[in-house]
Amino acid sequence: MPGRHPRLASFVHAARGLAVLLRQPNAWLHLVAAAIVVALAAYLQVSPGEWLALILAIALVLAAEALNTAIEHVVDIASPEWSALARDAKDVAAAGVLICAIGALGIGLIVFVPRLI
Ligand SMILES: Nc1ncnc2c1ncn2[C@@H]1O[C@H](COP(=O)(O)OP(=O)(O)OP(=O)(O)O)[C@@H](O)[C@H]1O
Repeated sequence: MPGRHPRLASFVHAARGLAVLLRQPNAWLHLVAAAIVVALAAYLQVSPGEWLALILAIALVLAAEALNTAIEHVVDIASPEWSALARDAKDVAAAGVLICAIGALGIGLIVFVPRLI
């Protein structure tokens, strides 16, 4: 970007990427889930270690969703026609989000279930 400091430009591009990500319905689903987790953790006054685990889980899922979205876009550019490799690339990227979401669910259960029963 001409006339702009390269470091600042990187942040501006990343912020635009965030806006693109927020156009994905799945990203909103993850954000709503994250907001519920943060509200519940604050209400239940979880420990600093538990906050650490919850924040890492939330960041991991959102980052996985961002990479999944980027891979979908790249695959659509590289292979607009049907291709077994394109299908595998998208499905494996989606599996990455699923793995992170299952891990986050496990963390949520470990932190919250003992407090709620
Ligand atoms: N070019 C392609 N060739 C073969 N299969 C494809 C191709 N594009 C998509 N698919 C298959 O269709 C599925 C859905 O693809 P699509 O591009 O609609 O992403 P999506 O899963 O709907 O993305 P999201 O729901 O996260 O926005 C993929 O997971 C893949 O299995």
